[in-house]
Amino acid sequence: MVKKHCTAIVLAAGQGKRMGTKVHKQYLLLQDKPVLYYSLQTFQDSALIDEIYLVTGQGEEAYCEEQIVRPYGFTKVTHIVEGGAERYNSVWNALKYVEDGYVFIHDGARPFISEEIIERAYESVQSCNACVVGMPVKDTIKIADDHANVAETPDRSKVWMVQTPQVFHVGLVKEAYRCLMEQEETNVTDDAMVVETFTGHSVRLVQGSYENIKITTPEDLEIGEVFAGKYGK
Ligand SMILES: Nc1ccn([C@@H]2O[C@H](COP(=O)(O)OP(=O)(O)OP(=O)(O)O)[C@@H](O)[C@H]2O)c(=O)n1
Ligand SMILES: C[C@](O)(CO)[C@H](O)COP(=O)(O)O
Repeated sequence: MVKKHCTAIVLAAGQGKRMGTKVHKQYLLLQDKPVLYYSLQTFQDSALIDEIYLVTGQGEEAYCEEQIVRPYGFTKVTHIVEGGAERYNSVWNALKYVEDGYVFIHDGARPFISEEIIERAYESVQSCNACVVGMPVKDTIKIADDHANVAETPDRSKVWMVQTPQVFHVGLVKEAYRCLMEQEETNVTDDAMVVETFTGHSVRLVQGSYENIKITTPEDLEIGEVFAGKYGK
């Protein structure tokens, strides 16, 4: 099968409110390298990825170019795009420029993706056009009512924690995002939800890894410091 063009959109325009540090969490250091460095390096090294769109906070484009993209030699970063108020705004600000092939939408706050994850997602998207990386939950899950009483205990074997990259045929995900951008309000929290909601297209789950954590709250930095020794170069 002929290889299709693959674009990675790496999102780094968040405020890191739950982390609460002055420096946005994507620029904090793990083993002396910025959180954002790790996923960019993996996409840079992957033979499947042709180009990278990096989405940064307003006014952070030059910082990213000068402190991250150039010094680490991320030659696949072809566009640095300004993000928006919410994650989905940031996605759209880059996605609208992507023309064809497959797009890997990834949180820059998830440093520990691997080539194997990229390969599994690429393998899957070729047959289903929409897939998300995730892992089965390890804990028992409870659905709560409005008073923090247990309303339901779902069958754990069917519950996954969803990660990124979330990988789509460009035409499909752009159609979904165009519909989303016409809405006045939305509660979407990931790209799969946009595709599910606005196209009805099914989304396949692909095995990620338990190391593919999102750096969200301060204790994640301690875990990240340990994993960082195994990733990056
Ligand atoms: N407007 C936004 C919001 C988030 N993101 C990115 O999307 C990913 C989602 O992770 P999350 O933990 O939600 O990041 P933040 O929005 O920065 O965190 P918080 O919700 O705690 O403020 C991150 O890589 C973040 O930089 C983005 O590009 N643009
Ligand atoms: C896309 C995501 O990382 C999948 O787990 C997650 O939904 C992002 O959500 P957040 O609210 O921005 O943390």
